[in-house]
Amino acid sequence: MDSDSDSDGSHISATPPRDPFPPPRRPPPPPPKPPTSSYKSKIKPSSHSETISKLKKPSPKHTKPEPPPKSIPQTEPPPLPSPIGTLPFQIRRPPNQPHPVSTVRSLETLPAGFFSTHRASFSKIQKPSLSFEPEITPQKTTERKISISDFSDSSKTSNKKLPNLIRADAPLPPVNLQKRSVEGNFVKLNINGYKRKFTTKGKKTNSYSSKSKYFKRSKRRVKSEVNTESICDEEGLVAEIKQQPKSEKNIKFESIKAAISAVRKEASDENLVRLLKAMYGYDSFRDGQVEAIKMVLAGKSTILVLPTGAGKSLCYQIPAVVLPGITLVVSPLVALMIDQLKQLPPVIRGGLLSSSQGPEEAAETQRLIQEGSIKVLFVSPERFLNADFLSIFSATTFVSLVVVDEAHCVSEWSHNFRPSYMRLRASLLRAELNVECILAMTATATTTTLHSVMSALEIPSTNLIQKAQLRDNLRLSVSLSGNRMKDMLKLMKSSPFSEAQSIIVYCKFQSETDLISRHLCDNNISAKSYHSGMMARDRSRIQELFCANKIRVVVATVAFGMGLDKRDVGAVIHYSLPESLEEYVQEIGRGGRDGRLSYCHLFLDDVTYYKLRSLMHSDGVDEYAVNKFLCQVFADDTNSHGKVCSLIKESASRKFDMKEEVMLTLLTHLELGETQYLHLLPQLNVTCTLNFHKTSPTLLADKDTAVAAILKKSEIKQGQYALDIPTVANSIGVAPSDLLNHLQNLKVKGEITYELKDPAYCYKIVEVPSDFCSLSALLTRWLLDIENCKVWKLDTVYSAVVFAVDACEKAHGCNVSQQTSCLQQRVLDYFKGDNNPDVLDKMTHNSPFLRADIKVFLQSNSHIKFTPRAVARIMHGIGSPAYPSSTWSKSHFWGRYTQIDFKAVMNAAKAELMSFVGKDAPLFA
Ligand SMILES: Nc1ncnc2c1ncn2[C@@H]1O[C@H](COP(=O)(O)OP(=O)(O)OP(=O)(O)O)[C@@H](O)[C@H]1O
Repeated sequence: MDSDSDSDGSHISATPPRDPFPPPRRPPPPPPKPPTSSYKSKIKPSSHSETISKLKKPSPKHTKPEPPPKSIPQTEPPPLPSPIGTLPFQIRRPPNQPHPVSTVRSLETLPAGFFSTHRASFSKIQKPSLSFEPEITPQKTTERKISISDFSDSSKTSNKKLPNLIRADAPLPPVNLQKRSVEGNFVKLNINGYKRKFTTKGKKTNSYSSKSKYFKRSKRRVKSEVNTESICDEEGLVAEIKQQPKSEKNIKFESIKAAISAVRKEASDENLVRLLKAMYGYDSFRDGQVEAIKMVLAGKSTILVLPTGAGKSLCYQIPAVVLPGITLVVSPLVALMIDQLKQLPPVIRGGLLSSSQGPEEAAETQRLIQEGSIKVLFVSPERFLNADFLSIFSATTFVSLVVVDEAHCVSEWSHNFRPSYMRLRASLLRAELNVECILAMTATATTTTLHSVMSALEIPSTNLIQKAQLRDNLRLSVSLSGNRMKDMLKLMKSSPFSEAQSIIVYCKFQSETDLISRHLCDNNISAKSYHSGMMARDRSRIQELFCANKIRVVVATVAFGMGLDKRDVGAVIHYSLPESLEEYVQEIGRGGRDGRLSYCHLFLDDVTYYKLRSLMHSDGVDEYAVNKFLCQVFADDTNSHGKVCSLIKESASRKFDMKEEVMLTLLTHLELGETQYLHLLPQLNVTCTLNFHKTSPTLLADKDTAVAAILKKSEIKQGQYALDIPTVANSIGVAPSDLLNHLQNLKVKGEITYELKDPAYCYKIVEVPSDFCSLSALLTRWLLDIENCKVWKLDTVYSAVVFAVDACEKAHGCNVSQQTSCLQQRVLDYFKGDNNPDVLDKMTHNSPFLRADIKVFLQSNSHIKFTPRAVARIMHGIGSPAYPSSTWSKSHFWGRYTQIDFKAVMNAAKAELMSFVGKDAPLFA
């Protein structure tokens, strides 16, 4: 999985919201409720030997479908989160470092609303528009000159070399040891050398010779990296200490080994500090680290909640060298895995397996695992679908520890839920890997999220190690802005931002990143954009240039930064409002990782809030659609147990008007919920077009069962055989992946050529639901809870920011540079789950024009069928698979009602559709 979760702004309407009425109060937070699902035992796909024999014995099956009844959706808010106590995270001010004081010099002037002491009310910035035409012109705002001297003094201190503020009693380690070798461990060569390394087919690659080849290459590339040698031991540890005499290297390796055996004998504080010093050169542990390491070494599953940059990685790296087996680290993004692999200390050999690798790369890594050369293995959660992967582990190649990095992704109540993370259940990990100890790590989890992660991973509440989720060296500030581009330029040209060595600017939409970076370049600030729409190669190039201080500013979407450990990021600017406080904390957490002050400024504007508010509804589904989806998943068939089926992503997504990610969420729930209805298989391209070359098809079919089945089950289109892989696989009782392997063999023999298309979710049916209606009601309610939770998270971050620009000044007399403590308190309260203040609801719930506009819209599109949700999405300017923005953004009504609550628009649309088509007529396609 190489997915990034930034969104492309192209589908968002430029139409400004209209008709903002004074914001009413909203009922307390939503309500996220912990999931009730539990993981059930799995069916393992057939082994390879079984497959070979099955390919010779066809056993076709055919059954008829039966459509289930339909029902009406119901909604109910999830319950409130319950609090868990947290320990404060101490960041000490170094001696001689002055407190930031408010006035030293006045440098720049800024427009009104920017650090203003007379802040305009939010709604005043946005003029209500009653026009039916989209307004694309930028909003106007009055400019007022004000001083931003508040920041200037502290900036002076920020450029000085300071001790590590994360823990003042832990001084910065010696530079040569602390600076991680980018090319440091063996597996790095897998990343950089994959292509060349695996071209020699069939030749068994020796890890050490590969390594020397790699170093030859890297020597050419990086001149400074000379004299690189390595020492390896029988346990898979490797010492590569660059630019040091051999004797020193031996001494270091020996001292690490001695420290490891001391910890194995007794995991005392003293022995652990000795190992820390030997491996990393650090003198002491930071808050929370030693507790976590001790818990893991004692075999206790643990959840570790430390702020960004607090040093969570070390908490699995040290156990990894002490424990006998492999440490498996599950990460949500390939880019993150690569970064983490690069950051492993030279003594640890790492490896990586992800769905974005080719089969040869994966096979080579698997071989290295089996020969015991890999100590820490990074995997994507999708790996757990792969029977080949699970079969690597045995009595000799065993897993000692599973680390779930970014563990909040396990919970649907987090800001970054990944359906594939649902697979990470303690019961599954135990069943498949025979592993007892799990370490879950996150920097951004609310109490509700923590509860659901702990329940999925079966971590007792006594094993929670939690420190406050914000570092004190981040200076937080926010301002309203009517012209963010102009205000940001002014900000960057004034102290302390003008002095920051490296800056990250976060935007919401890909299109914005290019626009802003160009604007900065035009103004002599070296900047590059970064988003998930770019080629992976370009992205890593930009990250490298940024880390090497060759680019000063990276203008990025959320895709940049997770795991980024550049120590001297002096400022993080939010050009757009983040979607949640978790996202905000994660992004500002890229700043000040060297412990120095880092300045984090957020620009608040109306338009972004409304766009994001609309986007929060882009994953929503209706019960009737879920019902239709279930009918297709179970092939309308009551007698299909054991049948392998597929769902072509693109066509199904359009048919049910559901995003692919939402379909995967539903399928995963059907596998891991209270009843196991299906077993997910790896995703495949399922439509195959095939040509025979050497032997005639009928002659080949006499010898080959698979070919016989292909002839039976395929259609001939333009001289080619067109077939559905799962259909043919079912007819001969093999797994689709085994049939594909067989086709590949025939291709190698020159018998056939074929092409595959249509990426699909594949699954084996375990049990057909007896009551489709109640199951679709349950699933819809669950998805609706998730949708509500997202809306609540956005409203919460919005409320916190509005509080900082407005209320905190009035209540506490804060000026801009003093916003830090107020904002920090809001964030900490949010994570702790207590004192959550009322969340502002800025949305309007009605408009005198809404029904009339919907009526005109329906009349002018009377040839097309709509659902209330589809109409509401168009009125909110959100594209969906069945109503894409490429078509619908041309509509006069696209994004006209972003200020009216989505549900209110849906209700109005429902009422209009009822009167438009008549009560008895069907509303939906
Ligand atoms: N005890 C320590 N003393 C000094 N530096 C440390 C210590 N532990 C970790 N570090 C350093 O802190 C930096 C951040 O560590 P790491 O990347 O593990 O943070 P993290 O908690 O995983 O952050 P994020 O959640 O943002 O990825 C690294 O450069 C690491 O070497």
